[in-house]
Amino acid sequence: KGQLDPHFYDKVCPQALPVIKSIVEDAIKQEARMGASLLRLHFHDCFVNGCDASVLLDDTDTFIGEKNAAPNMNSLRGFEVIDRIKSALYYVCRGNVVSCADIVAVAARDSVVALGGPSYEVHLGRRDARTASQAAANNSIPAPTLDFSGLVSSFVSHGLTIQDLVLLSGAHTLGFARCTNFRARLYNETWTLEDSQATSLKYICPSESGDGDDNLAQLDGTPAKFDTVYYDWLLQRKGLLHSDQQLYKGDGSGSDGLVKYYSQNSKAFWEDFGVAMIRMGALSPLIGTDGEIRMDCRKVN
Ligand code: HEM
Ligand SMILES: [Ca+2]
Repeated sequence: KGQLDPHFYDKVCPQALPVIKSIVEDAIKQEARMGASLLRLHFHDCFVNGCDASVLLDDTDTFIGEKNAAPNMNSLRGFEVIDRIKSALYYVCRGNVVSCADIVAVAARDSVVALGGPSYEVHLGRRDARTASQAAANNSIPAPTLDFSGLVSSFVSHGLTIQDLVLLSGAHTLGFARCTNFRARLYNETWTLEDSQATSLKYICPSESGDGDDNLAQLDGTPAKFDTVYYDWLLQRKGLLHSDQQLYKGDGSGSDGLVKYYSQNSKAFWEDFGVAMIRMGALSPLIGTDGEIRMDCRKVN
């Protein structure tokens, strides 16, 4: 059984990484949020049967894929950017060399860097799944309604730790969430939500279900900048999702200490976030001769 390797494409396609980087930078220049969306795409891939680009597969006659699973439908973004990278690499590498799963992993890292976050070496050599399962996506991606213990169970079931949970949730320093994902927190657990944050969120997200369901709110104060404001917000009880605020309850329990630590120590967050991303990126990858290198990231060969 082989292993992922940061230098996997050094010989077979030395231009692969710079090309991915430049297309990601372009996309983020068009729309900063795309960086957030690409980062999330990698998470939703890795948590469902490992980082195998299963998330990119369209539904077919033989399987229903992940795109319309509850956590993904009307929510996941960035598929066109991945397609653009795939075509560019076919040309640049003179053939079908770079897997869709590796493209997603590198695009996530390049997004973090483009928005001011830390760089880290992406380990490569993942291969692409030949199938996908909507049920697996529904079962494997943690819901924003989970309590601390549910979040921990989800991460532990993937071989990750409480520290990984706190670090990787730090990705919510980027991007947005829809009203439908924070309405219950906003109206039913007001005592855990800071007053001015609650007031402004109520303009964005009406109490009636169906009303403004897709309206967007920022996950932290600086959604286009990778920083520690997400953790600051948790300390101020401004966490947008129920699952966010569960990481800091203010009574010293759970991961309160870690949230405080990273909010005050951006250098540690920078270093540890990269390590956690490499750990998430190594979740049961297909390697060697398993799976395939997909020609079209949306379809099995
Ligand atoms: C800990 C459990 C997690 C839960 C419950 C969770 C849940 C969510 C939800 C509900 C949204 C908003 C989706 C929408 O409203 O359409 C969201 C957005 C986002 N999530 Fe997570 N998430 C978690 C962990 C992560 C991790 C580990 C990452 C990446 C490493 C991540 C990256 C993001 C990003 C960047 C966005 C914003 C996407 C955009 O603006 O397009 N999340 N998350
Ligand atoms: Ca997957």
